[in-house]
Amino acid sequence: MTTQAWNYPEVGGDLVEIVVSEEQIRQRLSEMAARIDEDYAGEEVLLIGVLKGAAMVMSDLMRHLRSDVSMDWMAVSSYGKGTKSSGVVRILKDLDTDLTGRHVLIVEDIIDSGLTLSWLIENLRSRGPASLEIATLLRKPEAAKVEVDVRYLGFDIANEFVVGYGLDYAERYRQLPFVAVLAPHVYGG
Ligand SMILES: O=P(O)(O)OC[C@H]1O[C@H](OP(=O)(O)OP(=O)(O)O)[C@H](O)[C@@H]1O
Ligand code: HPA
Ligand SMILES: [Mg+2]
Repeated sequence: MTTQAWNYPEVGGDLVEIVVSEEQIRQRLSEMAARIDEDYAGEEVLLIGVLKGAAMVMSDLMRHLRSDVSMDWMAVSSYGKGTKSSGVVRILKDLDTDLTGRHVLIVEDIIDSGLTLSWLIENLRSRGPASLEIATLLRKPEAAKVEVDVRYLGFDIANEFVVGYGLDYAERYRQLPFVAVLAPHVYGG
């Protein structure tokens, strides 16, 4: 068995620095949840998580919510094993739920180029929801190739490849409880 070189909290090795801490994430998600509860008061909300990255955001955000929510998942992939979006979004798993007349809130970990979400918004809009909004923990404004209208935003971050709290590089690092910049030597950058 190999030893992991990224033994946190002493960030080093594969990780350059922590950009959003565990405590910052907790605090911000509870603020976002309070706003969601306010905005959807008296309504049923369908949360749609985008696998796999949004798994942690979904589970931590939804346990703060007091609204009447249900949950479904879609798996799409555009990054594969790299650090750049391929620009081609593929559905790997579709929803189990009919969106007609539903109040839908997409839950994402990150908006980077915006290509995944702009594609997803078009796709879901065509299914006839009563409303369609986005909640994302992270956004990289400098990386935007298309503008995406975000209703609930956690943090704007710099244009660096990050991992942790659901975000991966080649499927690794998702379990970190914080978001950190990945050292370029890991991906040959
Ligand atoms: O704004 P964009 O440039 O499109 O990037 C954002 C998307 O990329 C990542 O997913 P990925 O394709 O890596 O799949 P994963 O969630 O399974 O890691 C991330 O979770 C977002 O869904
Ligand atoms: O910075 C990132 N890290 C991991 N996955 C991602 N998908 C889009 N941007 C990123
Ligand atoms: Mg990924």
